[in-house]
Order: sequence, then structure tokens, then C-alpha cells
Amino acid sequence: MLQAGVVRALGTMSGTSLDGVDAAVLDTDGQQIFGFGPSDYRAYTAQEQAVLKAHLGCWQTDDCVQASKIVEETHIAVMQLFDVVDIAGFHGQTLAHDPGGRGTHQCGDGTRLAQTLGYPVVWNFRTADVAAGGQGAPLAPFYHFALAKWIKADAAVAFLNLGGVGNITWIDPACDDPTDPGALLAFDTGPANAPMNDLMRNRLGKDYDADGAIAAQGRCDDAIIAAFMAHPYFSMPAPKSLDRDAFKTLTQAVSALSDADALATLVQAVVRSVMAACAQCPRLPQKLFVTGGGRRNKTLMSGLADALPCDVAAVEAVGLDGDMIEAQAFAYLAVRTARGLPISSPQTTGVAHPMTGGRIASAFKSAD
Ligand SMILES: Nc1ncnc2c1ncn2[C@@H]1O[C@H](COP(=O)(O)OP(=O)(O)OP(=O)(O)O)[C@@H](O)[C@H]1O
Ligand SMILES: CC(=O)N[C@H]1[C@@H]2OC[C@@H](O2)[C@@H](O)[C@@H]1O[C@H](C)C(=O)O
Repeated sequence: MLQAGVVRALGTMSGTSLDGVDAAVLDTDGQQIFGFGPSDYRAYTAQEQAVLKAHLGCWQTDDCVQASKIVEETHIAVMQLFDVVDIAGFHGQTLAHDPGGRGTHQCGDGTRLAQTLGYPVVWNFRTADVAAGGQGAPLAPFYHFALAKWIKADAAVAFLNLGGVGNITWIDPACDDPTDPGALLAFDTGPANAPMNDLMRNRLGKDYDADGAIAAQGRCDDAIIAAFMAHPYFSMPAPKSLDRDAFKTLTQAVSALSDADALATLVQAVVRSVMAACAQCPRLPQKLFVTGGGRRNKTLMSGLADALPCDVAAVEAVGLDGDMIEAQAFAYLAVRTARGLPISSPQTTGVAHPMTGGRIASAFKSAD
């Protein structure tokens, strides 16, 4: 049983970029943020990454034993570096996501983590929402709402996460609770780093286009962008969510271009999808705070700043750590789950009512 009041929660995230495990400590009561603790990161080796990639699209636990083992062991290794943890949130690795069809699948067993680490671990965050008719994603938005309060935002703001996939949360900080109908609107914007990373890996054997340096040399192919923006996803009303590889046609379309032109085109695809996302927000945010590894891509950041009619800045501008927001989010959601508070709502996943979610794995093996 979690003690009352503010607790020390450790959150972990292994995102769709497949780059590694982020882990971060948050002091919270499940509603307010009281402070940030230490954080750490464990990169996947090229071999581990290849195994995870080979299991993308896998739905059955029995078919992804090797991937689950990698996810569990890397998480345990990084989580063991932290002391004084009251509870942890373990997202796992999304291998497949099809909320309107087969569901959503994050691999990794939270019970193994809890029993090894000796504290309760909340996991399986997305399944209940999908079972109730929601998208199961994005789930960071309630944490983004708490962050808007933490930075004392006094006008509408948005957080844009640029991971493998992009997602945005628009927030009205005048509201008191994230489940208030007008408090926020959140959804996946489109592909972000995943297509660029895949291109870098396949063509140049590198993880990513550091700082967007190669993209900066290229020219965007406008016909490819026009075809990309005609995808029905962009006119679908929010909330909505995406699987990592939902835009395979974009990857195929740039395959005949030079490295620089292909990357410049993929950067522009992100910029245009974020423009479309801003147009779907209830009103223009005064500021757009960018989090996730994509904020380090200078070509992408200057593309966003040029294209959007609002201020664009990395979250570091307001004293936050853009590498750790998602890990902190799962620390926050773990405490909400332990306290019986909702973690999703009609405005975040499209589920009919605010929903609790997540399973709590106890540190102790059950007697049977
Ligand atoms: N210096 C850099 N220049 C360009 N891109 C970068 C740089 N550093 C990181 N990135 C990009 O950010 C990615 C990692 O981002 P992040 O950690 O936010 O992804 P993630 O945790 O998988 O996210 P999500 O769960 O949101 O998909 C890298 O794979 C790379 O594409
Ligand atoms: C199914 C899934 O894992 N989705 C991820 C992915 O990565 C970014 C975007 O797509 C977002 O919807 C989500 O992650 C973040 C942490 C979220 O749930 O808010």
C-alpha cells in the first residue's frame, strides 16, 4: 500500500525511436508536481535494437520472449541505479498498436520487475483504455497538464513531443483538473524521428541525422509532401493515435531521393504534420514547448519556428528536461493509478469517460 501524500516515483520509457531506456524520478501526489529527482539513460546496443525492431508488429507474448527479456533486463539494470523509490511506472516497449483493431501491445513483464526490484511497479498502462474503446495513446497529456501548472503558464500552451512518433497536448491552464472538458486536447501528430532514423540506419549505418546536419543540405520534394498531407489521418478529428510504422508510404516515396533531399523531405513532413495539428487545436497556443529527441534536430526546429504562427522553444526554455518528460510522465501516471485517479479521458484518447488504467504488480510473490 502506497503511503499518503507526496511520494518518490521512478518512471521509465522505452519509446518508438527504439534508442534506449529513459528513467527519471518525480516527487508527486499524483496531481501536483513537487519536484524532479535524478534521471538516467541506458542505450540499446545495435544488436538489442535489431531484435526489438525484428519484433515490431508482434502481438503475442509467446512470440516476443527475446524482445521482452531485453526490455526487462535493460530496465532492471537502469532502475537498480536509483535508491529510495516508493513506486515505479514501467511503460515497456510498444511492439504493435492498432486501437481500432487488434489492440495495443507493450512487451515486458512488470511483475518480474517488481519482484526483482522490491517495490510496486505499475505497468500495462494502455490496455484498459483500448478495451473501453479509447486509443490507448497518448498518455503523457495529464502529465503535460501538471507541467503547465508547474511552469505557471497563464495562457494556452502546447507540449509537442518529437520521439519516433510525434504527439501534441494543447492545454488551457485556467482549468483545475485535466479531466475538465476544456482542459486539454491531445493526439499523435504524425511520424517524427522514426522514418529519419530508419533511413540513416539503412543507408548510412548511423542512428540518426545528428543536429539535422544532412537534412540542412537537402531540398524538400514538394510533390511527396503534397501526397503525404493528403493522407486521411490529417483530416481525422482528434483524439487519434498512430503506430510507429503507419507511414510506410512516406519512407517508400523518399527512397529514390539523395540522402540529403530524403532527410529534408522527412523533416518537412514533420513540420507540415505539426502545422496541421496546431490547426486542430481549440485555439492557437501562445507557446509551443518541444520535448523529445527531435528538439535536437536544428533543421527541424528552425522549420517549425519558421512555419508556426506561435513561439516555438525547447522545454529547456522553462527549466524542464526534454529527454525525461516521458519517463517522468510514467512516474506520475503510476502514482495516479495507485491512487485510483484517471489517466486518460475523452480529450486524450477519445475514450467515452475519464478512465483509470494500469496494473499494479506487487513486490511480493503471491502465496499461490
Ligand atoms: N542531436 C540530435 N540530432 C538529431 N536528432 C536527435 C539528436 N538526438 C536525438 N535525436 C533523435 O531523437 C530520438 C530519440 O528521441 P526520444 O528519446 O524522444 O524518443 P523515444 O523515447 O523513442 O520517444 P517516443 O516514445 O515519443 O516515440 C533519436 O532516435 C533521434 O532520432
Ligand atoms: C502506442 C504508443 O506507444 N504510442 C507512443 C508513441 O510515441 C509517441 C506517441 O506515439 C505517443 O502516442 C505514445 O507515447 C507517449 C509516451 C504517450 O503515450 O504520451
